[in-house]
Amino acid sequence: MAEPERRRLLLRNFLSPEICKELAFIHKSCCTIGYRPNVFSTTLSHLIATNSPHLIMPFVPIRERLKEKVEEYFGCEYELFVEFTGLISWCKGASIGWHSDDNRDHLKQRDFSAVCYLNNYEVDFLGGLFRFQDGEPSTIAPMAGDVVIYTADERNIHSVSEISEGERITLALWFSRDASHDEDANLLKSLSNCSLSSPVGSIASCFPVLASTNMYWFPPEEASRFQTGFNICSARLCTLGFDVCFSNNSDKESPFTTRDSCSINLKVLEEPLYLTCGDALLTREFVNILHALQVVQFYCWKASEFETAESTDTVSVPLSELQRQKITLLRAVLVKDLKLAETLIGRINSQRPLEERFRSRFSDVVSND
Ligand SMILES: O=C(O)CCC(=O)C(=O)O
Ligand SMILES: [Fe+2]
Repeated sequence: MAEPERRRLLLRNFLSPEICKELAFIHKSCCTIGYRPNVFSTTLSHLIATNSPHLIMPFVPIRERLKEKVEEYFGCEYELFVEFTGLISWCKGASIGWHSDDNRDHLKQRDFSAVCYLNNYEVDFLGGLFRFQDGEPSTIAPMAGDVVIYTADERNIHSVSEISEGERITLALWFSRDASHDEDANLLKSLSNCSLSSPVGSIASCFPVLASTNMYWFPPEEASRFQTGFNICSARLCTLGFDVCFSNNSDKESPFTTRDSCSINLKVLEEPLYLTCGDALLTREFVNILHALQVVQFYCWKASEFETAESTDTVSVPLSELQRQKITLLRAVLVKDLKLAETLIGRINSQRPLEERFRSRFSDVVSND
């Protein structure tokens, strides 16, 4: 008897909890506006473009393992190429109706799909169930480490139900048998440009560089006016209990004097800054807001390890009244709607900022690295 046709497979615990957390850290440090409403994304080309190519490393073995698994399970007699790799987070209000992944002319090269779940249904988010229109498994409740692989054609019509709370994070990959759609060729090209643009070994070559301001503004339709919504980097810092304070404007006018100048002056996010936390200014300077966000997110990722480390001298100073005023003004410009930010990217179960102990330990860690 002929074997039943293979069209999909759910792989439980394909990724370790550690790698899931690492990928979630990368996404929360680097993401920009995504391709659908209430979705944020981090592509590999974006990591290169923002001078963070080292963050591609964790993806390399996963892509290889998954490609081999797909080739083996679907009995491919040809080599597959990775067509796209990206971290995607689906926030409150995001969903996708019934579709197949090759359902547009420009997507016909997609032969197989893989969706890796990086956090947990009912713990990190509510809603966001994956469903196949027919056959088994019919419903998948995402759990960190699980991966679903399926053919990208109409044999796998699927949907994702609306996320009602929290941030659902995935790593999505598509595979093609068409070598002209090999993502690696483009990535290598951008990588070689990137390594040529800053002198090897220079300190500047280590720090992230922001993409265009518009890519960090939510909702994207507000990105030309910046009158409602939030800057993603500032909002992520705010929801963790941090504000920003710029280094070089202490004796100048605030960069945000009129509403109309906001779009131009958001360039200030590319300048050196300090983090503030409650009444304290942490004395470690960051080269730009992306650098600050990456360090804070790194700390959140590794917090449990730092918890046991010996505390060192305190490294924060009290805020002056002028700094306090500037921080309030900056927050009003960069995060116009903190409630919206907390709903979309804040933590489910606990909307409170980080605790005092966490904050002071964080300041020890960032000032001694
Ligand atoms: O995140 C998921 O579970 C699936 C996403 C999806 O169907 C897509 O991006 O095409
Ligand atoms: Fe899909």
